[in-house]
Amino acid sequence: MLLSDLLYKVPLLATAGSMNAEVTHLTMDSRNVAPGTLFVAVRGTVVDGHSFIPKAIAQGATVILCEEMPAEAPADVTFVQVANAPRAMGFVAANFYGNPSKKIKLVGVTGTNGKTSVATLLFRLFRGLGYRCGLLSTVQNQIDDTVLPATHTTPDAISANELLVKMRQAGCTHVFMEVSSHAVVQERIAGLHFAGGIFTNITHDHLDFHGTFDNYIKAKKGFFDQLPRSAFALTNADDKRGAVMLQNTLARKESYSLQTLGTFKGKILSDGLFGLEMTIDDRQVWFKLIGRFNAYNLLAVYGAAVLLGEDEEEILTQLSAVTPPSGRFEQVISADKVVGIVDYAHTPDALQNVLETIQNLRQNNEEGYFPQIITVVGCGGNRDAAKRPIMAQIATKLSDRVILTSDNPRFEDPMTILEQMQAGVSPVNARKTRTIEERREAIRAAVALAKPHDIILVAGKGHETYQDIQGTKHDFDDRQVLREAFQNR
Ligand SMILES: CC(=O)N[C@H]1[C@@H](OP(=O)(O)OP(=O)(O)OC[C@H]2O[C@@H](n3ccc(=O)[nH]c3=O)[C@H](O)[C@@H]2O)O[C@H](CO)[C@@H](O)[C@@H]1O[C@H](C)C(=O)N[C@@H](C)C(=O)N[C@H](CCC(=O)O)C(=O)O
Ligand SMILES: Nc1ncnc2c1ncn2[C@@H]1O[C@H](COP(=O)(O)OP(=O)(O)OP(=O)(O)O)[C@@H](O)[C@H]1O
Ligand SMILES: N[C@H](CCC[C@H](N)C(=O)O)C(=O)O
Ligand SMILES: [Mg+2]
Repeated sequence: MLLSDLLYKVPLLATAGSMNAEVTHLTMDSRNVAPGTLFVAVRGTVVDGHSFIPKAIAQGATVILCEEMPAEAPADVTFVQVANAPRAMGFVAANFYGNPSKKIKLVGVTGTNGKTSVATLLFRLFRGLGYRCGLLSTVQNQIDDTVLPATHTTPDAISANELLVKMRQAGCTHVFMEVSSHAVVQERIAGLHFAGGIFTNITHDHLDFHGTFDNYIKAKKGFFDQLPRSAFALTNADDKRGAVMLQNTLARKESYSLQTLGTFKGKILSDGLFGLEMTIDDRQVWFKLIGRFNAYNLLAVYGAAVLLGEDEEEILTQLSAVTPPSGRFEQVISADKVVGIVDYAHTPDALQNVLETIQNLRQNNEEGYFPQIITVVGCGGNRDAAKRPIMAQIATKLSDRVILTSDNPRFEDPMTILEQMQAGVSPVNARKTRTIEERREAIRAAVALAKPHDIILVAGKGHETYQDIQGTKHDFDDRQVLREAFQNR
């Protein structure tokens, strides 16, 4: 494709070299440069992509998109200077791939918790309604029936456009994607045309990356600020920041709620281990999902489907059959009826919600035994350290026994993370708390502590099938470890 066509709608600061250069490939990683490549120099959190420009040229890059022109530039390479290289890359990628997002209905979901849940429920609902669909999520990417691994919650702009083209080719009419706050700040969604945006909620997370809670809010809001007039912006009216998200959007403002007034209003009638009974728009429906937080997710999904033009009754009929994504309140039950729950709660709010849901669900069983809650939880390394003591405090406050353990220590010392968690445990709660660094041993210890009907919550990893230690991903699946521990009981 001609460089001049790729730069359509991209504000330029300066150029050097031919605008007729032919580009056959795009990348922001010098390690993937081949002859004919346009290399984008991105200033990262670890290194500055500008330092790889000579390497990219040596490997045959024909165009360099950068924020800073080099002192010396070879004549046969074109340099394009822009103010924001990742943002420009979003538009270049969209042009390169023929703007696939304009040819499908693309709906983005943002918020601290519930993105995967809402995007996956929408994907499953719309397939139930008879459409071919695409999904871009933390757990996996999916092109109708074809499952592809996901490395990020939100892919970079090049990968996203590439996937959208494949989705179009497979006949997909709707695509549901998670929009993480990292993706907004790093401009991974620049150049994408959204038909709608959904906000779930915002609570404490990722302060390591955003610095302050205000910056984190601004990042999420940035998604709605970018929505076109033709899109809908659907927010959670019960969230303190729900209205703020839509303050400056051009999109049509809509909301959902359980407590306050919203366009789409729901009410929980009952909430048990087998699901939720709710009224939505005065229709009474059973859903297979558990917990009050999922009532919000279901309302968001219902509202979005209505805004996409689907029939209310049809939506609810299909939605009542939809199952939650992998690793979200997933139950593994032992032969002697210990209830294991594997859940991806990795933020204070999610952990609190899941534990409160479990507290509400437990009741005296037939023998009059009141089940105990045993929680196994850890916090990820090289991620927000401020949430560590808070999560330990929540776990110990809302459980009868707690085992603190590792969850993807990455490049940090696991015991340092655990000490930071322990700092949140009060002296009274310390008596019911143990620390077992090795996650497999921690789960086994929880199983050994449990009596029939007790509930073991294994939180933080959900669908993940690895433990990331020093950059190596070791096989590890909470569900499998729990199942094995139950078998050896
Ligand atoms: C903190 C963060 O978001 N990092 C992302 C970022 O990496 P970075 O800023 O560290 O990049 P860098 O290593 O400094 O490199 C800068 C540039 O030089 C390039 N480079 C680097 C080396 C080289 O030899 N040649 C070269 O060209 C890199 O390709 C890059 O373009 O840009 C990379 C390329 O797109 C991402 O893969 C990487 O995600 C890392 C792996 C990551 O863990 N990200 C997490 C935090 C993340 O994004 N999570 C959110 C979900 C969060 C949530 O809501 O829960 C997500 O959307 O997945
Ligand atoms: N609407 C919600 N409000 C609060 N907590 C929720 C909600 N939905 C899900 N959760 C909790 O958060 C956990 C993560 O849910 P989910 O994977 O849907 O969130 P996410 O936003 O995609 O997370 P990530 O940022 O890692 O991509 C769930 O396992 C559950 O414990
Ligand atoms: N999207 C989140 C996932 C956290 C999952 C948890 N298991 C961890 O590794 O901290 C993140 O990248 O921060
Ligand atoms: Mg997710």
